[in-house]
Amino acid sequence: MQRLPFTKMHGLGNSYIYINAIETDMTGVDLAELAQQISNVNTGIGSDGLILIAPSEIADVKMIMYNKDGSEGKTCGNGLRCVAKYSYENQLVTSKTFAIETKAGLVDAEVSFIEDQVDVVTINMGEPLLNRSQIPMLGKEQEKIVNEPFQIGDQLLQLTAVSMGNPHAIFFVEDINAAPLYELGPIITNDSRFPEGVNVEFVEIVNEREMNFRVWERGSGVTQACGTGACAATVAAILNGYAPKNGAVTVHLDGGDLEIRLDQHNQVWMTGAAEVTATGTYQLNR
Ligand SMILES: N[C@@H](CCC[C@H](N)C(=O)O)C(=O)O
Repeated sequence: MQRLPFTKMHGLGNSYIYINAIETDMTGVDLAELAQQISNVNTGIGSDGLILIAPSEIADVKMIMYNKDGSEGKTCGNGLRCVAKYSYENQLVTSKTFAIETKAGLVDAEVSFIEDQVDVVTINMGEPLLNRSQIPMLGKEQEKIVNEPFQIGDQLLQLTAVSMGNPHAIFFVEDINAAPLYELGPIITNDSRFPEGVNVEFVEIVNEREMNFRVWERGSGVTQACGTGACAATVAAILNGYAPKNGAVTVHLDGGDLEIRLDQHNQVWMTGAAEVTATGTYQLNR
C-alpha cells in the first residue's frame, strides 16, 4: 500500500490536492484515476482535482493538473498561485520571481509577503488567444468570437470565447444570481461546437472596473473560482467595450476577488490569494 504525502490548497475556494512529485516517486501511478479517487468527498479527500508539482527542464517547476473527472487540464490560474506559494515556502525555489511550466506554456510567478508568509501571488498568464481555431471552436479558423449569437436548445445567448491556454465561453448577463449556471453549464461544456469541451462563465458587469462571475468548469462542474476564467472574462469585457484596455479590473468570484490586468504588451496579469488547508498522507488504492 503506497502512502502519498499531500497538501490541500485553495485559491478562493477552488481546491486541489497538491503532490510534490519532485520528492515523491509517482512512477506507475495512474494520475487520471488518482484525480477521481482523491477528489471524491466521501471516499477520497474532496477537491476540484489533483495537481502535481514536478521537476522541469525548462522552468523552475512544472505544474501537472487534472480535473475532478480525471481529464487533464492544460493550465489552471488558481492552481498556479498555489504552486507558486508551495514552491517558495517549501524551498523548491529561492527567488521571489520564478517560472512555472504548464502544458499551455511557461508563466512567470511573483510571490509577495506579509512578514515571512506568502500573502498574494501574481502570475503573468500570457497572451489571450482569440481565433476560433485557437479556442478551439468549430467554424471559420481566423475569426474572433465576440458577442456572437449562440443557440442552445430554445435559448439564444451571445457568446464571447477566449483561450488562456484553456478554452472559455463567456456569456454576459444582467443579473449573476439569475444566470442559468446549473441549467446550461453542463450542456454547453460538452457542446460539439467545442471539440475539446469548454469552461462556461456567466459574467455581470458592475461597472467598468468590476464584474461578478460564476463558472461551470470543464471536468469539475461548479467551482468557487476559476483563475483562467477570470482572465478570460476580463479580456471578453474589453473586447465588448465593457472594460477599458488599461488598468486593473476586480473580478468578484464566489470564493473571493481576483485582480486582473491586461498590459500594453497584451499580457494578462492575475493577482490573488493562495492558502493551505491541510497536509497529510493519502492511502493509494490500486
Ligand atoms: N480552476 C482552474 C481551471 C482548471 C482547468 C479547467 N477546468 C480546464 O479543464 O480547462 C483555474 O483556476 O483556472
